[in-house]
Amino acid sequence: MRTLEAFLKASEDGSSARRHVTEAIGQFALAAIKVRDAINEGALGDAFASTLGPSHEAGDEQKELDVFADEAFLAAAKEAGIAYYASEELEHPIEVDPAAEIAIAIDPLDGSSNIDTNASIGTIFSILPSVGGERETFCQAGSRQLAAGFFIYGPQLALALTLGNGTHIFVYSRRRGVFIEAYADLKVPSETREFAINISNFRHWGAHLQAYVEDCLAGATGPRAKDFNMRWLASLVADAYRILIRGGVFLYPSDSRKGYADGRLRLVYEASPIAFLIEQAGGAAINGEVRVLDLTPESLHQRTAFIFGSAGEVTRVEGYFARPATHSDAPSILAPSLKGA
Ligand SMILES: O=P(O)(O)OC[C@H]1O[C@](O)(COP(=O)(O)O)[C@@H](O)[C@@H]1O
Ligand SMILES: [Mg+2]
Ligand SMILES: [Mg+2]
Repeated sequence: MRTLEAFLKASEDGSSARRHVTEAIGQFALAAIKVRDAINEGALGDAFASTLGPSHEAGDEQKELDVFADEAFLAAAKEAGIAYYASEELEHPIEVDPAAEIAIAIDPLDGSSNIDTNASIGTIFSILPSVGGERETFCQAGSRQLAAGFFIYGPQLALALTLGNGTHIFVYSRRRGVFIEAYADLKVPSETREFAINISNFRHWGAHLQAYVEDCLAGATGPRAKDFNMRWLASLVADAYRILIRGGVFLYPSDSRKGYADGRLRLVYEASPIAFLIEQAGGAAINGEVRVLDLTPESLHQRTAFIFGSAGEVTRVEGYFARPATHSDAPSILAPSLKGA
């Protein structure tokens, strides 16, 4: 079985941009081992789950582990020769070497609300070509990414990776001290009976999404004519990993809560890299109407509604968004008062 190192070596194409990309991924793998070691200490180690306050004006509450992971991946990125480093934890990108060919956008610690619950969390990264200034570089559509991936710190430390030629999963072997390819060119099944959504927000959603979820909940006797299972890990990397392995659909929609007009997830360093991985595995990723990889960001920390997973199911969700806003024909389970509204 191939090691990550052998995989990266085999994917060299003679260009210096690709060499910098593979160098960055190699360095990130070392940083991920450090972050995993810190996570493994849990409550025995430093107070990693303690809250520090918002990271910056556009930022969410920051935990100590967010900062630790950010510092570890910034140091790794600097080793690799990059132009800019943009992070969820920093208001503005850091300029490292503007003459370099690649730039990194990163969510150093995804799923922060799970740190002290001993559930899976991760690091999501996007590698873009540097095309001039910081703004031009990070405001490129996701389809311009050179590579994307995420590490998941779960029962296994694993890396889901694409260089634009399929999606591969590498699992870290403690015994051998290296990442080893566990799934080569994996494919997300196009059909599914599993959806992932934070259903506690049902009352805040638009009618299209309520109709979709109600139809799933109606099961075998409803319009979908099959029973569905539901999962919500509140950790994008963990939900994405499950979907890569066995299919499913993930939905973090826009809703009517204050600050959720464009959903919760960030386009540049959460949705775009996950969309790249999912598409490279034969799945689909949209914001409701448009392919996520076609969205051109207007700012680094911009949010987007995000729906991804099994291609057939994503197309079906898209159909609900495209039709006139009526509620499901199925007997209403969650919002009887909305029936016939
Ligand atoms: O708590 P909610 O609203 O269900 O949101 C969960 C989502 O928020 C996130 O935790 C956001 O990521 P961060 O932890 O990096 O802020 C995702 O991992 C997850 O899918
Ligand atoms: Mg995140
Ligand atoms: Mg984060």
